[in-house]
Amino acid sequence: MPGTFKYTFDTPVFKGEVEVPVGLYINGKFVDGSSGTFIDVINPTNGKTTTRIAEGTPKDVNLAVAAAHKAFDTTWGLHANGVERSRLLAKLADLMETNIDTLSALEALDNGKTFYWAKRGDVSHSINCIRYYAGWADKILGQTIETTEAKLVYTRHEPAGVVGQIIPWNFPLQMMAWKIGPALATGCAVVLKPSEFTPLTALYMAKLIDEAGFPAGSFNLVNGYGHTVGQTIADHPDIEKVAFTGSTLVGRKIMEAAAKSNLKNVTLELGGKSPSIVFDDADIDQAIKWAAFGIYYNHGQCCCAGSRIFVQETIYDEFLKRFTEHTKTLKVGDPFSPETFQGPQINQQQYDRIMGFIDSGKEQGATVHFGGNRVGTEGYFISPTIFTDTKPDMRIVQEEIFGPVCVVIKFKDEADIVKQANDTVYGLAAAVFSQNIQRALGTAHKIRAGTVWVNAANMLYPNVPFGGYKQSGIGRELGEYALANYTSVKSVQVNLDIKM
Ligand SMILES: NC(=O)c1ccc[n+]([C@@H]2O[C@H](COP(=O)([O-])OP(=O)(O)OC[C@H]3O[C@@H](n4cnc5c(N)ncnc54)[C@H](O)[C@@H]3O)[C@@H](O)[C@H]2O)c1
Repeated sequence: MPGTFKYTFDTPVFKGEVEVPVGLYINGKFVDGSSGTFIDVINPTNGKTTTRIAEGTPKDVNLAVAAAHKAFDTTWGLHANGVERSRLLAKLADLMETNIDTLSALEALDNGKTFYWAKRGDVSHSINCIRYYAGWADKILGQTIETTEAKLVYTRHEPAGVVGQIIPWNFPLQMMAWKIGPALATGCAVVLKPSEFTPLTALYMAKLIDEAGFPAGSFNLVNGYGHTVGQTIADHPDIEKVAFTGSTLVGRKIMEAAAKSNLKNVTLELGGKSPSIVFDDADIDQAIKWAAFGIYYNHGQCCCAGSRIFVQETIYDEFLKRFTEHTKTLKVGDPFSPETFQGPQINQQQYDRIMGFIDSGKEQGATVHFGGNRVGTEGYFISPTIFTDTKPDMRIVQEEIFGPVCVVIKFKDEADIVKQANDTVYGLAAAVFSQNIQRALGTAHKIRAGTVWVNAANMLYPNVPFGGYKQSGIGRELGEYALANYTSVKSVQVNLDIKM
């Protein structure tokens, strides 16, 4: 029997003991990994090992896929009706709500995000997401279609089958909820791989899924590294669909593996380089706060981070001055301190990557207007950072940094900003700030991105679709749109009186 990880939180915002299983969850049981090897889970505030979890291998993926198929063919899939799936998901949402502080504390410990935002953002949103898809489970409807001949034709939206789901470390619980919510609502059986950097909330969720009473094999979790467990999922001949959130680089590998194996269906949620656009008629106080939230929320580790801030030239100097003053007030530090806005970056690799981008900005001639330095002496803390004097082809303007680093750039008018904003291979999100509705919406419609916020940033809702244009991804998650990722449409044609 695999062990558990026990941790006592004694923080200003949460006190209590938490116990998390550290094995794999296959066929309704927590089990050891077949290799007997482990992965260290590192605390990003100090670089020390928090605990270690069982490392899954391709063999464990095969076991999980077999268990998922068995469930799909006997107790889940077409064998569990929508009312039952809805009841189980609603129960899971209730269990998550009962454990909201525990999940928030684990998320903060594992990822370094603040307890405050973990609870208000990640965990609350995840509960709402699971509850939202509980509502859909008994409303998966087909159509009846009239034809030219006397037939009864109808469609059935059947569960896609066994699905593989691979998720990143920046929003560990939310990404899990976005994936398993629609998959379990439609009756798919799941094999999920959390990020090797942040497995703790997914493991705790496996415990809650077990407690909710989902049939054995309907949900399976295999911890592990991307190039082993992740790649085996993408390559697997018996997985019907793979849903991936992560970097564009790995997204390409997933698609290639899907094409080379069994042509499995693919959904990709990838990177971004989203613009925040501030027109001269914006409510400037609000635009400053939202644009800062757009880039610095979750330490800049958001796929939709507003990392390119474009300001109309007539208000550029005033905006920059006040945006910088606001940036200085954002406290970087302990995720469990109530005053903290920004915790550490996830790991040494990301820390080095971000500092590398800051160096490249300097080398290519941009000005570090604020920040650009490490905060403290241990862990992976980086100051919120503002670059000015950039050129369109600089790496810090074109590439996803995935840290608290923005570029503030001037624009002239509507035509200029549409051109500059769309000058990117990505197209995940954008924010437009203006009090002139024609100007705001006119611009919003011309931006090539899956989400455009008007006078806001980084707001997501379970019933609103999310996903990318261009190299930011394929398909949509959340909302009714996500159901299409997990259903196969079958048309049934009944001959009423056509004679051969
Ligand atoms: N569009 C979105 O909705 C969204 C949301 C969150 C994060 N992201 C993106 O995710 C990235 C950051 O996350 P990350 O560093 O964890 O990304 P990553 O691509 O390195 O890893 C994501 C997941 O894929 C796995 N993986 C790695 N190599 C693999 C392979 N060869 N085959 C299969 N799986 C593999 C990892 O283990 C992890 O679980 C950023 O680029 C960010 O923009 C996108």
